[in-house]
Amino acid sequence: MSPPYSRQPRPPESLKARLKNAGSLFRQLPGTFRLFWESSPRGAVVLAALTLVAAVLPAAIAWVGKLIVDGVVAAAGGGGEAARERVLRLVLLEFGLMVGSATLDRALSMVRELLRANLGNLLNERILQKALELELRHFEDSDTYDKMQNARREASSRPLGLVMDALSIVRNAVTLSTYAVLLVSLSPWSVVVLVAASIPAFIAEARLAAEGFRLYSWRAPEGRKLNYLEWILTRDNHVKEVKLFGLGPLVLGRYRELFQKFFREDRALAMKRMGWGLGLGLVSLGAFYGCYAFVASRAAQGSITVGDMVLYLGVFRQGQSAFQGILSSVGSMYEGALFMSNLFAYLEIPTGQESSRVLPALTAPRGRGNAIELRNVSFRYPGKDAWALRNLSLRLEPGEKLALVGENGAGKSTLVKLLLRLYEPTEGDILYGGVNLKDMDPEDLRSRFGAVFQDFVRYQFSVAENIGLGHVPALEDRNRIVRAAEQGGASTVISALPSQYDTMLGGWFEKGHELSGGQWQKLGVARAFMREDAEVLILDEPTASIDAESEHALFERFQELAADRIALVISHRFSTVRMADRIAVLHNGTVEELGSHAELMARNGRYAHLFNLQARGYRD
Ligand SMILES: Nc1ncnc2c1ncn2[C@@H]1O[C@H](COP(=O)(O)OP(=O)(O)OP(=O)(O)O)[C@@H](O)[C@H]1O
Repeated sequence: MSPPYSRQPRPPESLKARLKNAGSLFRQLPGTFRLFWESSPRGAVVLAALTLVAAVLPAAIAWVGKLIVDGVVAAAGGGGEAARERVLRLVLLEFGLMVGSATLDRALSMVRELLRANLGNLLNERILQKALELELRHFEDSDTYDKMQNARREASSRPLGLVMDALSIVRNAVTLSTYAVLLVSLSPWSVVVLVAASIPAFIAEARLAAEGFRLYSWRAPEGRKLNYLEWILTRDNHVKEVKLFGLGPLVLGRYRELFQKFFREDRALAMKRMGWGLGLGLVSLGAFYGCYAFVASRAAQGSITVGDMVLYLGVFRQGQSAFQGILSSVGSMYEGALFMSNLFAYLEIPTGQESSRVLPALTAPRGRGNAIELRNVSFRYPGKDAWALRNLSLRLEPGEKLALVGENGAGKSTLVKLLLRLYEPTEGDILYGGVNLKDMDPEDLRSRFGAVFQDFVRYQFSVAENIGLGHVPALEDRNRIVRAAEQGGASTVISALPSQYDTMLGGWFEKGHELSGGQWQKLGVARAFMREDAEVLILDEPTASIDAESEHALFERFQELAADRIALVISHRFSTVRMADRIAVLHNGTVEELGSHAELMARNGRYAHLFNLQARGYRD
C-alpha cells in the first residue's frame, strides 16, 4: 500500500474549475446544519435566537446614543428639568442595553462551548459507526483510510467552526441591514458609499481566501507527511530503529525542510494579504472621511442634528467592521467546508458489498461436516493489475488439517481473507458446505471460524479480556477463558503474572505489564480457542515468535483440539507443516504442489527442496 501522502495534489486549472470547487464547498452547508440540528435541536434554537438578538442590539445602542446627544444639546439649549431627566433615562436605557449585550456575548460563548462538545461527540460516533461498516478493502485502500483519518482528526472543532462562521455572517449581515436602515433615514448616499467602498475589499478578500484555501488543500497530503515524520520520531515502537540507525537528524531535517516550505508559502500569502489589506483599507478610510466631511458640514449647517452626526460616525465605523467580519468568516468557511466535504465523502462511502447476493441468505448446515472448496479462484486487489491468486482450486475435506506454504507474497494470507469473505474472488467461487460464500451472510460465515492472524492484536486490556475477546458472549466466563488459555499454551505465562488473569497488559496505561512477543502470541492462540464451537480453525503463522518447545507442544495439542474441525495452518516452519494431513505449496498465487509430507518429499519438487534446505540448516 502506498503511503497516503504520496499522491500529488493538483491545482484546479481554470476559473470554471475554481468556481466549481468553491461552489461544491458551500454545498456542504445544508448537511452541516442538519448535523448541527441533530446534535442538539434545543441548543440550535437557543443559539439562533441569541445570535439574532445580538445582531440587532448594536443598532439599538447606536440609536439610543444619538438620542442622548440630541437630548443633551436640547437640554443645554434651555430644555429645562424635563429634558435633563429624559437624558438620564436614555443613559439608563443605554446602560441596560450594554448589560444585555455583554450578557448575550457571554451566553453565546457558553452555548457555543456546549454545542461544540455535543456536535463533536455526535460526529465522532458517526465516524466510528461508519468505520464498523467499512470492509477490509476500505481499510487497505489509502484514499479511504486517508479520508477516515482526516475526518477523525478535526471532527471536534471544524464542524462547529463552520456553523459559527455561517452564523457570524448572518449576524453581521443583520447588523449591517439595521445600520443601513438607520443610515438611509440620515443620508441614502452614505449607504451607497459604504457599500461601494467595500466592494473592492470584498473581491480581494474572496480571491485571497480562495488562494489560501487552495494552498491549504494542495498541501493537505504534505501536511500529513509532516504529521507522519513527527509520528516516526515520537512513537514508542519506532524508537529502537530511530536510535540504532541514527534516523533522528534525517527525519528532523525532512520535517524542517517541509515546514520551511510551508512557512515560505504562508509568508508570501500573508504579504499579499497585507498589501491588499492596506491598500483597500486606505480606500475605505478615504470613503469614510469623505462622508465624514459631508455629514459634518451638514451638521454645521444645521440640516442634521449633532446626534445624527454621532450616529452616522458610529454606525459607519462599526458597519465597516461588521463587513470585515463577514469577509473573514467567508475565508475561514472555505477551510471548514473542505473538512466537511471530506467528512461527508467518508460517511457516504458505499458499503454493503459484503452482504449476501440472495435474500434470504443461504446457510450451510451447522457442525463440522462441511467441506471447503475453492473452484478456479483468481483474485486481484482492487486497483491492482497483478493477480494475487490465479486459477486456484483446492478442496478441504471435513476434519482435514491443511498446511499452506510458499514464499513471501505467494498469496497465503490473501487466501485466508477470501475464506473469511473479507474480499470476494475476482473470478471463480468458494463454497462452504456446498453453499457459495457470496450467498451466505458474512456474519454467519465468520461465526464458524476461529483464527489467529499473523498480525493479531495486542489489546491493552487485562489478560482475561485479551483471551475472552475471542468470543464476546463469554467475556465474563472465567472457566472458559482458563480452558482456552490452557489450550493455547498460555497458562504458564499467565500464572507468572502479578495478578494472573486480572493483570493489565501493555505499556499504554498505568500498571500495564509488558509481555514478550512469544507470550503475546500464546494469548493470541488462546483467543482463537475461545470459540469452542468453531467449525474451522485458521492459524496464520501462529508460531512465528513461539519457542521450539512451545511450538511442538502447541501442535501436538492442536491435532487433538482441532479434532474433527478443518484446520488451515500457514507456516514457514517445516517442522510444524509436516504434521498436517496435506500440504499445499503456493507459488505465484496458485497451488503448485499438493500432498502429504511423505508424498511431497517423494516428489522431490519445491516442497522437498525447501524442507531439505531448512532441515540442513538445523543439522549443520
Ligand atoms: N492489501 C493489499 N493490497 C494490494 N496488494 C496486496 C495487499 N495485500 C497483499 N497484496 C499483494 O498480494 C500478493 C500476495 O500477498 P499475501 O499477503 O497473500 O502473501 P503471503 O503468501 O501471505 O506472504 P507472507 O509469507 O509474506 O505473509 C503480494 O504480491 C502482495 O504484494
